[in-house]
Amino acid sequence: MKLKFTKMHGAGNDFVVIDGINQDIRFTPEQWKLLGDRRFGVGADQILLVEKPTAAGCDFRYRIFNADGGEVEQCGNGSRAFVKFVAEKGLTSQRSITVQTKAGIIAPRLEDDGSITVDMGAPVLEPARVPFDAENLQGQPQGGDLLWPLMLELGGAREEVLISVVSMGNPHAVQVVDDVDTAPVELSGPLIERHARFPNRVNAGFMQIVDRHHIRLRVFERGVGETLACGTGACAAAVAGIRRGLLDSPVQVDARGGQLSISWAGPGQPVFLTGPAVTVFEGEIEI
Ligand SMILES: N[C@H](CCC[C@H](N)C(=O)O)C(=O)O
Repeated sequence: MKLKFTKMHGAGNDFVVIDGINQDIRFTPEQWKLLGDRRFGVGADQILLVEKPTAAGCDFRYRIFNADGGEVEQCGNGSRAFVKFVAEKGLTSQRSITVQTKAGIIAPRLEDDGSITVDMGAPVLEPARVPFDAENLQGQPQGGDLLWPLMLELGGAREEVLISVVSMGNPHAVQVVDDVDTAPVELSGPLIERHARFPNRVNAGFMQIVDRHHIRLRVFERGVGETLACGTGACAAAVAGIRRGLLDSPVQVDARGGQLSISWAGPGQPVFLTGPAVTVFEGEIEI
């Protein structure tokens, strides 16, 4: 089929966005992977599919596919691109929409200054629901959070890292580092992503505390690798830092591709993600 798509990004986390309402989209994982391929396809971190909702009370359904072709539960930067896309395509006249995702309902809102704020829902903090297998591990209390020791095999040597585990609908393992520029993201990111204690794999966050309202963050994303920004990763890092008593809401998150802002009033409360969304170009591809 000749597929129409829009290339977008949110703080450098890039997407192929597809109108699945006016196009009949039934792709295999291999086709999703091809769309994300930076040499043989269009190239993106994730592919976002816009559909009619199947849940009552929602305006749209939002499906997310990583560059490896796997469908996932949530994408924070993608939710901002989503609301900009449906507005630009005339699929809605609303500036605030409710969107059905695999992880539940989110509510992105187009602000007057062009930025977008998304109610990402409440974080899930129980390890078993992240999911993280904490069996036979002794969590180390740090403020209101538990830090879990994760053993990594780094080039024959065994190294223990201390992580917080948070789900924003998708799983995150967040650690504090002294300097994100020298953090071993390329080396330990893949080891954490596929660690046996994460049955669904995990996004690995590396957070540098600048001050109580400001962090720098790099994320090795599940199914992609390091991205220039990760919206749910920024949510998870801010939640972990606030729970540990290291941060106070709101938190400015400096990612390599741009700035995000997170606010969270505490357990059981929704996390709000604010940031940019940019339309880069429109395209067509035979797939
Ligand atoms: N790689 C993530 C999905 C995209 C998350 C990220 N791009 C965001 O903005 O939240 C996962 O497998 O859970």
